[in-house]
Amino acid sequence: MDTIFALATAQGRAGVAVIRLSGPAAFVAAARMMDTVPEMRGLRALRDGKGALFDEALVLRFGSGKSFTGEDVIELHLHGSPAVVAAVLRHLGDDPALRPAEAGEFTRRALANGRLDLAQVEGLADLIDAETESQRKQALRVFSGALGAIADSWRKRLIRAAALLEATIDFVDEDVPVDVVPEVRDLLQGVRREMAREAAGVRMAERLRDGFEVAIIGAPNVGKSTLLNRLAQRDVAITSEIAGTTRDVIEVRLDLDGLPVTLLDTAGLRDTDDIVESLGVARARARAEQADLRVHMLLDGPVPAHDLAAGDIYVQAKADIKTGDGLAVSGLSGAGVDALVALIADELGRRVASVGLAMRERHRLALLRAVTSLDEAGAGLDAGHGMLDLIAEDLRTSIRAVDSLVGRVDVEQVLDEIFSSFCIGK
Ligand SMILES: Nc1nc2c(c(=O)[nH]1)N(C=O)[C@@H](CNc1ccc(C(=O)N[C@@H](CCC(=O)O)C(=O)O)cc1)CN2
Ligand SMILES: Nc1nc2c(ncn2[C@@H]2O[C@H](COP(=O)(O)OP(=O)(O)OP(=O)(O)O)[C@@H](O)[C@H]2O)c(=O)[nH]1
Ligand SMILES: [Mg+2]
Repeated sequence: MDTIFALATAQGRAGVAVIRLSGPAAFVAAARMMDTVPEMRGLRALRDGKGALFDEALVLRFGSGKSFTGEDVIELHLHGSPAVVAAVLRHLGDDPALRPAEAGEFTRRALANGRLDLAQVEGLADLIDAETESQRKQALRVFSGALGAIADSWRKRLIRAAALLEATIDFVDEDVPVDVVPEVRDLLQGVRREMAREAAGVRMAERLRDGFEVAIIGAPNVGKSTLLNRLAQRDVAITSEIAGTTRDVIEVRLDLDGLPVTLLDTAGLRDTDDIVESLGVARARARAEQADLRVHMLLDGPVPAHDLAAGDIYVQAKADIKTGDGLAVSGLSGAGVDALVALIADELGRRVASVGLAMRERHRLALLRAVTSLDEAGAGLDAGHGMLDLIAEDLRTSIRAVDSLVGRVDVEQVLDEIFSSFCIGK
């Protein structure tokens, strides 16, 4: 096994920077920089082969089986100077016993050594990417092993169902001691219901991970860009009294009450002979249609009731100079903006509530495979043809799909995809 090293903290100037080494040669490689194998924790002078000082570092040693990776690990907590980090990394790179880590390689070793299961690895990736509270909380649930726990429960119940059937098979042509079918049916239905609920939550879980899109749309000049700037609390979009100012879709990422939101400002919707503007209008319509929510800004005329199920919110624009019914908003004065934010956060929060523990398309596909096999097993039970061995085989197929959720089977093929999104040093 190679011994790998990488900067574990972000690039650039910082208070402290951590370089991590993991693998069988970690201790001796560290010892070469400080003359002795380091103790568990100590402040040490790090030197090159000629005795020139790199830095005074806090050095931590973790024995194998007692580290993040499950291997021997050394952490060098350096002064966070780009020059110090570069000098130490160059020195480590010159050590033939070491090589730089690939993206996600530390975590990959943690997985290989059973320190984490596959779902936890995905949760860890989401945790590192989390930018808002809702993302952090959700990622932490998965990282803590909650998906593995529910998969365990499904596996146990399906194994029990299969065992009941197998026991019956052994009694073929004899008196079956009890009719196991009702219990098997109960087990399958319960598991199926939970799996289907998890699978149904994946679409929303992906929105929670990647961010919700909220599009501001309406006629030219109603104040869309002014509202965007107010919500972003900075001057992102050009505003002017000329109708048709915004052409491209302008995106701003926001933390809206802990929810990740990409706000879209769009070209004012109208028929126009201006070719560039009409291209902008087409883009506006297309992006708004795809968005999770649309804030329709209306200047004159009736303001319809919100249709939250369809994702449509309607507001009276320029509420400082215009009156109308419905939610009155002014990007210029700020009136009604808090109420609009609350409405958006409320609706998105309601949607997030449907998110379970399955977070990815990979999970959804595994769950669908598992559910399909359960349905086949259920159909076999309904048919009552007594081909219990076929039904038991369906259950085993379902169990294999459950196992693939946490990486007990089919690991290799998903690993590269998962780890390619990790940063070096994780
Ligand atoms: N400095 C540092 N902080 C970090 C990490 C790290 O690798 N280094 N982590 C990286 O993601 C997270 C913590 N993950 C870790 C998980 C297990 C062990 C570990 O060595 N566990 C031993 C007990 C060690 C002890 O108590 O002294 C064990 O489980 O036996 C260390 C870090 C967050 N903070
Ligand atoms: N009184 C008042 N004026 C506003 C308000 N919002 C925007 N305006 C003014 O209305 C004009 C148009 O504002 P924009 O934000 O550029 O409008 P828009 O909807 O983005 O326009 P297009 O990009 O052309 O579609 C500017 O002169 C703004 O200062 C508002 O709430 N009240
Ligand atoms: Mg605009």
